[in-house]
Parts: sequence; C-alpha cells; structure tokens
Amino acid sequence: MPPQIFSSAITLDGRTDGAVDSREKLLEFCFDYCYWSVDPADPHYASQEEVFQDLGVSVLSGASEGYNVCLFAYGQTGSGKTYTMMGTPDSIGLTPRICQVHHWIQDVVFSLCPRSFLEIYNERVRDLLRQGEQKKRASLRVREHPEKGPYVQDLSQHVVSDCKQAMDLLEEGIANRITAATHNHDASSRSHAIFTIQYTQATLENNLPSETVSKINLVDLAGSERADPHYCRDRLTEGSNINKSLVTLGIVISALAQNSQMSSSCQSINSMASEGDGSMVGSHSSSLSGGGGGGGRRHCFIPYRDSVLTWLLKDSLGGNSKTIMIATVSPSANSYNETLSTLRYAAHARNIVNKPRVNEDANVRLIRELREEIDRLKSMLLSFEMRNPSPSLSDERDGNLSEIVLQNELKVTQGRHRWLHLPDRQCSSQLIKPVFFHLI
Ligand SMILES: Nc1ncnc2c1ncn2[C@@H]1O[C@H](COP(=O)(O)OP(=O)(O)OP(=O)(O)O)[C@@H](O)[C@H]1O
Repeated sequence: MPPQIFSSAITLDGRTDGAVDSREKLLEFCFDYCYWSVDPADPHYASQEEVFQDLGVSVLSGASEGYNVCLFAYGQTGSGKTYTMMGTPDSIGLTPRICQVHHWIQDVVFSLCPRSFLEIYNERVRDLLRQGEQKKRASLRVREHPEKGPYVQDLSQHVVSDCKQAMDLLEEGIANRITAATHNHDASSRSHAIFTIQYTQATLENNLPSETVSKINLVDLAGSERADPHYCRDRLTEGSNINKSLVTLGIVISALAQNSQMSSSCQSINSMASEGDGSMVGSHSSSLSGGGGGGGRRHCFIPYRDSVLTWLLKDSLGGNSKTIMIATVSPSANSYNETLSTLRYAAHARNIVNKPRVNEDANVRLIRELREEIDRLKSMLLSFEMRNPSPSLSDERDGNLSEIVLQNELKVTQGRHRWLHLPDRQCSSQLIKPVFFHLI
C-alpha cells in the first residue's frame, strides 16, 4: 500500500462534558487512511465498499503475491470494530468481502483455501467452527513450531468451494462467539476473534512450477473498557482478561516500534558513516558493534508469550507479515480519553517495520532453480559446440556438461515426485482439482 500520510488533529474544543477543562490542545497523528462513517448523508461518508477497496484489496493482493497478511481492528468498546471487520447483513464488512478470495486470482493451477475461526476468551482458545456442542466449549492448546511459528493444536480447518459456503462458515463462527451487554454496547464482543485463510496457489510460469502459501489473519479484538464494580463476576473476569491482553498487545507494539526505530537509526548512522571520511567510519562502527547495535542500547525483549493473543499474532505483529491496523474511534466527546489512547496505540504500531517475505514451497523453488540451471547448461553446451565443431576438442567438456544436465534432470524428477506426494497434498487430494478462475 503506498503510504499516503495525512496529519490529523483532535482538539478539546467543542466538548460538552462539564467535567472537562477548557484548554485547547492540538495533537497530531500520522495515518495512511482516514474514514468518517457516522452519517451516510455526509459528503465524506465512507462506505464499507470504500474501506474494502483501500484495505481489503491490499490484503488480497499481498496474499496473492505470497505474503502473509494480517488486518486487525483495535478500539474502544462500541466504536465499530465488529462493524468494520464483519459488518451487518445489510452492510457486509471486510472479512466476508475478503472471503471471496477465489474471485480475485487468475491463472492458478489450483488453490486450497482452508479457513479456521477461533476466539480467545479469558485467555483460552476456542474453536468457533467445531461441530458438536461439547467440542465447541473445549479449550485448545497453543504450540510453537520452530519454523512456522505459533499455532493452535487441533483447530478445525474447513475448505469451501464457493462464496455461499464461505459466508455460511463465517456466520456460524460469528454466532458461536461470546457477546454480552455492557454499559456502552448491548452486544459487546467479549473475546478476540481470529479468522484465518490459508491460501495456497500453484501456477506454471514458463512451464516451471511455482507454489506460494500465504496466511491471511483477520482479527476483531474485544473492546477496551474501564472496570465497573457493578458488573457481575463473569463480566469483571472477562473485562480484566480483555484489558490484560490489550495491555500486553500495547507493550509488544511499543517494544517492537522501539526496536524498529533503533534498527533504522542504526542503519542511517551506518550509511552516514560510510558516506563520511575514514576516521568517522571507524569510530561509529566500533561504537555500534560494541554495544550490540543502537549505539550501545540493546534491543528490547518482546513479551509475546505474556498473552495468548500476542503469542498467536507473533508473526503478524513483528515478523513475516504485512500488517494493517484499523483504529476505530467514537465521535463522542465523552470518549476523548479512549480515543486518545487508541490513536497513541496506532501511532506506535505504525513505527513497526516488519520483514515480510514470499512464502514459496522449498521443493518447488529447488525444482525451478534446477530447471533454470539445466537451461543455462544446455545453452552453454550449444554455444561450445558451435565454437568448437571438431568432435575431439569438445568431447571431454561436452561429456562433463551433459553429465551435470542429466544429474539435474534426475533431481528435478525426484523433486517433482516429492512435491506431488507431500502428505498434505495426499490427504486433501479430493480437494485439489484444476480450477479456472475468472474475475467477476
Ligand atoms: N460506521 C457505522 N455505521 C453504522 N453502524 C455502526 C458503525 N459502526 C458501528 N456501528 C454500530 O454500532 C454498534 C457497535 O458497533 P460494533 O459492534 O462494531 O462495536 P465494537 O467496537 O466491535 O464493540 P465491542 O468491542 O464492544 O465488541 C453496532 O450496532 C454497529 O452495527
């Protein structure tokens, strides 16, 4: 997404709340997009479609390029997170629109899009799509794979073949989510919900296989709110767990932002130093390397595991993912403090620099590289033969090159065999069928 930076300002001016002081303050925040969706009659009113065109389309294009993408909504309770992420039957939100991912991809040999939907309620993970009442209530374990990162053990994965099935699945999950009435909102989400689409696409580029696997995480967080002693015990426990995980999220975001800023200042000092004279280079680089980076300051420890939410979003927040944060705020002057805190949160998040990479299947990459090598060797053979028509001169070299070509072709055959017989391909073989996608 090309960054379009506007500057926003919120003021104390115009507040009607009597408890508020009358000082006028101007606070500035940077953001990429800003939407006003209070009054549909307003000329600046932003519809769900407009939000999708800006954010949803970049999620889909990131995933189709092979990147992991995460989109999460953060904000005060009742400020419109669920409305933005899920929407209403009359005005569908980002998740159902993104669910129609099939329609956006062309020229794909096959694609697998298993989806899962979980909620984190009181620091426990529940599967929102598990059949059977008892299974729905069971909490699942979070584990960490050394390469793939944190995942939920035994989370059900569902493959759908059309938009209708995708929508049914989403609606089933939303209906299973825990909501309760609070002072600000009569159907407040009491859990964080993560809808994941695992998107695999295989294509043939110049007759060479290419396969990327990307993950789209769509996250609707529970809203932050102040504890009220008049709530019942369940509401208080939920509230304290929600706040605890949001505080951890805040700490993780701040620490990541601090580390990213430290890395970028290190880089600019290094580049300034390398542009300067020799003595400067020596003094700067020694102080940086001696201190472990950041001019003697160490990178902060990131407490991902302090909450289930941050643990599961580890990659999305500070790793291999393109991540978009939507900060929802209320237009009410009474919400001034929450609005300010949400904007500060978002401002910190904006400083994080992730390192997304294209998630290409290692076998397929090897096959492609070997094929490229074979083509290169074949053209070398050809040009060598043309330059040395005498058979006696070219025989030995010819033989060596031909041998390498043969060996590589054998590796390609073995690699293709391994790729086609990977366990996930076998167990879901009924799902792998050639599909020809068209844009609607
Ligand atoms: N832009 C909007 N246009 C129309 N209605 C909206 C808009 N934003 C929110 N609403 C409505 O306001 C109410 C609260 O919104 P929503 O449920 O999205 O809040 P939330 O931030 O998810 O709250 P919580 O954290 O308590 O779950 C809902 O009835 C929703 O439909």
